[in-house]
Amino acid sequence: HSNREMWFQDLFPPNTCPINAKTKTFYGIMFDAGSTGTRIHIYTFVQKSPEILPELEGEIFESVKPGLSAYADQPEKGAESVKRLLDMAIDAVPPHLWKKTPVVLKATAGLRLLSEEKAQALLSEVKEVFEESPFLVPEDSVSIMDGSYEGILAWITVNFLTGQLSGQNQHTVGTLDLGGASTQITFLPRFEETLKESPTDFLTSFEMFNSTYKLYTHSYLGFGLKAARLATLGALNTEDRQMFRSSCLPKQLEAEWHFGGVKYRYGGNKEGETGFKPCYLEVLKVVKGKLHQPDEIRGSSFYAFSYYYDRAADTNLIDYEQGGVLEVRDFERKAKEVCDNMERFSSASPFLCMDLTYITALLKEGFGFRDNTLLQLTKKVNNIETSWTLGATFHLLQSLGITY
Ligand SMILES: O=c1ccn([C@@H]2O[C@H](COP(=O)(O)OP(=O)(O)O)[C@@H](O)[C@H]2O)c(=O)[nH]1
Ligand SMILES: [Ca+2]
Repeated sequence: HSNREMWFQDLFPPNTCPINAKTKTFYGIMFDAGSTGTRIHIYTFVQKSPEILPELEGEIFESVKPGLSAYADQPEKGAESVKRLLDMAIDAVPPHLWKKTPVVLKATAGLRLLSEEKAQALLSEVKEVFEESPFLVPEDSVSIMDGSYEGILAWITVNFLTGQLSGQNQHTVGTLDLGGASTQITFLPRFEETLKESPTDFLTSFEMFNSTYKLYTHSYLGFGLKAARLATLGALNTEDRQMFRSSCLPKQLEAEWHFGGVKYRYGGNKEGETGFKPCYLEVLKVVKGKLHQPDEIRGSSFYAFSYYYDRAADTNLIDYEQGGVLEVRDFERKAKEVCDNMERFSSASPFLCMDLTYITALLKEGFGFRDNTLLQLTKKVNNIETSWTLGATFHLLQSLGITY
């Protein structure tokens, strides 16, 4: 429907268009360069009159794998993957609006983990692709995003989409994002204690829609699901390229895995133990005592997405399309079921047991959630992806003076 207004404009001269003569449509393009994939979000906004805030009308979303960091040694190829996605925007945005439509790419943990030099090479190749496009390229349009923004912007997205940032009764919800290489937790503290007891760099003030929010947020680099696999295997931060074995993997398994441009060999405990118990002990070493545990979250409910959603959907804990509400203990129950019956789940990913066990340990021992803490698993609200990219687009439009 991006062409709807155009269609009228062709039939009627600008000021005589019968429906919403002053309706203005505009676009914002935000790239999410994640550790496991690159995604484009093309947002459409409609301003019905100059006095009121524009409305978010829709989103076009597409993604490619692998992520930019997999092209650490071939930055031009990485930029090509971005270009293919950007070509979609050429089709989606009407030509007369190209010059007014900003395009921005923000990279997350995958690029944070690369050397400065390799990351910069990728970013500058992408910048070139943007410069060659017909879109508006703001200053600083291609960058690595600060981890605290990643959490804040996702929190803005979820609370905007659920209607918590407008009107009087704002009951904001906390958000949990589990990426490939990092994980974020963000919420609006209600207790003075939380403000007092949190490390200062976990608290950030953020202005949006004429309100200031003082949020608790932190991004744990290396605690994303795939980074946690490597940590569990003992393969993180080592030059060693031996075979890494784990009780969380099927006994007979021996395989290879590429992550962040590095090849790893891994396998099961051929002779030793496998199953939930030994696996949980292995995974515990990765999370125990490594994360800050704010008291006030223990009983409150959170929105959870990304790999929390994917693994819950993979194991039928939730419906893949609808999402659903779970308790923390549901992940533990499913982890036991999968880890103690690995043969039965062998057609799924060999990492399913390890992933579910890690999610369980991260929630319970990492963040300190209770067994009965409620998690609202959500991929989309009103057909818009629950991703930090929408919050980032609001922020972008605000800074460009386009709106908000
Ligand atoms: O628009 C998006 C972007 C990512 N993801 C999920 O995020 C996880 C991957 O994380 P990512 O590659 O972004 O890693 P990060 O850089 O955040 O660590 C996977 O579960 C994806 O399904 C998603 O559901 N929607
Ligand atoms: Ca992400």
